[in-house]
Amino acid sequence: MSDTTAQIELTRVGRTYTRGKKTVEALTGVDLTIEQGEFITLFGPSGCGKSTLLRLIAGLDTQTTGEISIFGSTPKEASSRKDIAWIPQSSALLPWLDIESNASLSSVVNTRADRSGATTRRPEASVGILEEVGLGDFRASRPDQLSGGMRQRASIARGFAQGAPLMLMDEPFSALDELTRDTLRIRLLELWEHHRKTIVFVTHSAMEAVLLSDRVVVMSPRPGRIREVVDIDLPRPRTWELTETPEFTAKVAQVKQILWSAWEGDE
Ligand SMILES: Nc1ncnc2c1ncn2[C@@H]1O[C@H](COP(=O)(O)OP(=O)(O)OP(=O)(O)O)[C@@H](O)[C@H]1O
Repeated sequence: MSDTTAQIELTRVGRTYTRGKKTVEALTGVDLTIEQGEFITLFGPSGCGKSTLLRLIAGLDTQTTGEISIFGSTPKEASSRKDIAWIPQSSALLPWLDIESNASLSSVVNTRADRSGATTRRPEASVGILEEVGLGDFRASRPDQLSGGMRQRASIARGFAQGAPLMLMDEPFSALDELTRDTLRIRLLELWEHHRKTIVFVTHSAMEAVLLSDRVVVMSPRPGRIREVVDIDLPRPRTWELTETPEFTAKVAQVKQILWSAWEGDE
């Protein structure tokens, strides 16, 4: 039965890739509902279908079986309405534009879409969001004048500035050093607390999944599927101090344990 309060609803979703005579069942039987304003993480080992699932939700690929509803529409319709912001692994900023122009790019794109008659989202003030991510003094800098962490902060600011209610993040911190990663995790939490977007986030890190999420979707490979969805009932707002508590350590251990038991079951 359909959940009328859910923003995103996946029902028996599967994706099989075929190349010549070879088929890969990248995902099978995925049932998942995601509520408005939720922070949900897809966690699992390489090849379990995390990116495939995120691309299906984004409308960048199409499932071979099952249904996906995003605000009552197909992912492609939601995407063309600018309801979805995509934050990639590397910052993907335009090198010839300064940081402020990069962050406000979506308003330019949305204005063009308006002229073609499409209904679009109202972008948020990019200057304020750049301040929030600590880049207020670097608005006039070009991407090559910033560090990797600063570029990724600008990329996240651009995602929030789009005004899309759903943000999809595919391992956005994986190319950064550990110290920068830790700082950005907390920055992202602060932004999310303030703007309350629905976020679907992909990670290989159990610690990152537990720190950020309301729920962690633990996945396993061959074929890619959901093993278990774990509620992270730790208090918010979350700060770095939380990671030093026994409750946090226990949640990380619980999430890892589900992953290991899934692997043992596969062998
Ligand atoms: N375009 C494609 N053609 C064929 N097979 C694919 C394609 N994309 C993904 N796959 C296969 O589907 C499975 C799931 O891949 P996917 O990239 O979704 O996993 P992942 O969990 O995101 O992995 P990683 O953490 O390494 O990024 C893998 O076996 C992969 O080889």
